[in-house]
Amino acid sequence: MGKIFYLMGKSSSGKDTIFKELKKRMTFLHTVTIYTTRPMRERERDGEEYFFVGEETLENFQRAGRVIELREYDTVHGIWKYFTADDGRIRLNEEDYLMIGTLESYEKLCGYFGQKRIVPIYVEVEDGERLSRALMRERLQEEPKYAEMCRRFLADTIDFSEVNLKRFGIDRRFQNVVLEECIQEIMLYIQNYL
Ligand SMILES: Nc1ncnc2c1ncn2[C@@H]1O[C@H](COP(=O)(O)OP(=O)(O)OP(=O)(O)O)[C@@H](O)[C@H]1O
Repeated sequence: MGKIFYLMGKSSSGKDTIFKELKKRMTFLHTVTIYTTRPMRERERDGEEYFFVGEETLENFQRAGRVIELREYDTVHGIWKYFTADDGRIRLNEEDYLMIGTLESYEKLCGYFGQKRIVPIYVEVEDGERLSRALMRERLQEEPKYAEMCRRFLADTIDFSEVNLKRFGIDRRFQNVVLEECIQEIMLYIQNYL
């Protein structure tokens, strides 16, 4: 029976960096491409970043009860939806997966596949250090969005509150102080499951 190793953490905790490294190093872990109804951008390729679909595809998945989790964003271009679908590509009986997401989507996955199949990997960084990494990252952007950075920092405090972490049974934490050490620790943890 396969597992889904589900990476989570507050903004700038290093999830994305760790996800990319784990993908490179643990090539037996499969990933899941999620769907979006937003239009494809230049240089994007269908099935790479996302599967780009229309509302009717989403509705078909919904009718079949195959939408695992769905988020909607009210943008200046209209409502864009992002969702994970049980489209036949997730073969948990045969394979193990690595995914990245929010606490909310983790809960949805547990509801759909059963909690035993989903292994949370919660990455943590001391708040001051995390804010400093966020600021450094933002400064490198062509158009830094500091207000949005602050909004996310504050929103995460609520989303990943101790109460919520406890509610979802997340007790194991991986401190991302020295990146390589953190990656090694997570790899060992995953290997022990397999
Ligand atoms: N151990 C580390 N030490 C120093 N910098 C780090 C470390 N881990 C990651 N970083 C840097 O911190 C920044 C945030 O990392 P990353 O983008 O992976 O975080 P994230 O959790 O995916 O953030 P978000 O959810 O906001 O996209 C990046 O600039 C990354 O290079």
